[in-house]
Amino acid sequence: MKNKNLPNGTRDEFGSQAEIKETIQMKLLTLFKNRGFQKLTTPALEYSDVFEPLSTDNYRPYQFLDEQGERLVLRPDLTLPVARVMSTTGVDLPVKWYYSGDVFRIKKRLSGSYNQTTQAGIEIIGYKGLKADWECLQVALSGCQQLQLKDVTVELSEAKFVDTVIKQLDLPEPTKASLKQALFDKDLSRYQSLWSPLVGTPFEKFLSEWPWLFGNFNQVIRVVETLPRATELESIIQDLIATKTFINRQFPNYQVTLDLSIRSPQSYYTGMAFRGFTGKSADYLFSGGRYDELLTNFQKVKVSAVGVAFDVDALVERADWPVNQQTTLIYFDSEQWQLAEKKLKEIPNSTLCLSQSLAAAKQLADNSNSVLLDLTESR
Ligand SMILES: N[C@@H](Cc1c[nH]c[nH+]1)C(=O)O
Repeated sequence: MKNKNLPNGTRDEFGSQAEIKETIQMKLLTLFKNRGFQKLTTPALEYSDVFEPLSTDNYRPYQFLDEQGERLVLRPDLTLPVARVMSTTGVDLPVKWYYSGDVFRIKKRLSGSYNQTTQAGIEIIGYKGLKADWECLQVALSGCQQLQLKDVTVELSEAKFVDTVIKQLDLPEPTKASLKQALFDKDLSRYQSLWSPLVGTPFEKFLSEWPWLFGNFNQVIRVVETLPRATELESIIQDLIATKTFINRQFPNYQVTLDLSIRSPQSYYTGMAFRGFTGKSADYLFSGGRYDELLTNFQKVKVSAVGVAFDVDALVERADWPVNQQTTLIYFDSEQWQLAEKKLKEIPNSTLCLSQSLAAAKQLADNSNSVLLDLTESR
């Protein structure tokens, strides 16, 4: 074999890390199942059309051609396949799905992040109201609680907010588009020059602070409240405030922040979006949001939907669990297999020692810091 290296951004997983990952995944899947969600599995390979609504700003998909020359991709997202399933299978609505699997995203070289990562998530399809968004938050934060994560911050955002504000501004359409771009890119000098014609209007205070409109929830809302009243904006603010109150009531130990100056975490979100962080790390633990238009890409009827997915690898990194518990090695003669089997059941964290001699078993026990139980001794 010529090339024993792994492709860029991939890795092997083994030992305690792999075990922690399995435990975390199992805990999450049990949580989803116990709340009445149904399992959905989709293939890792899909036609690239399925992912058309996905913006490729941050990552690109792996692409192939099938034998008919159709473009295939390794799925870069697990929500879009759910939308495809909904449009092709005629499943009755409403429905609550759960899933876990790997997503493949070619990230920028030297970004230090992996291109194959594991997600576990839920999608709630067919409910319009805030209750479905809150169920996603409840599940996400219960998951964090079960994994004993402390210091969790939920960052709320709203996909419609930026367009709702920009729509109200008395600026030419091309300037509005450039203003939005400059805001997202945090290109401050360009941003300032683009909104300068509105100095002296009721929008001045808000526009002067918009690029910094993230962080403390109440402070951000106070700035938003300086904007001229508009019904659409009112309902966005009311929903955000109600959601913050919900999280504070259900999870008093977790923080809630608000970011109204970012690009929506996914191009297909149409409403509230939420991400969970812990400590100072910039990697999120979970990410989700409402996507009421996505299914119209696959079918004519509009269907309301909201979901959230954990980044299982990020959870593994944060998990502060004891590893390397001491194991017991059970050494036995092959005729003693039944007795060995009995001991294996009785002794927690034990494993059969398959060495052919006691000397080899002793060495293995020394090397692996295990206790040796020698069943041949009593014969
Ligand atoms: N698929 C989204 C997360 C999500 C699940 N449901 C809704 N959003 C992501 O990978 O960021």
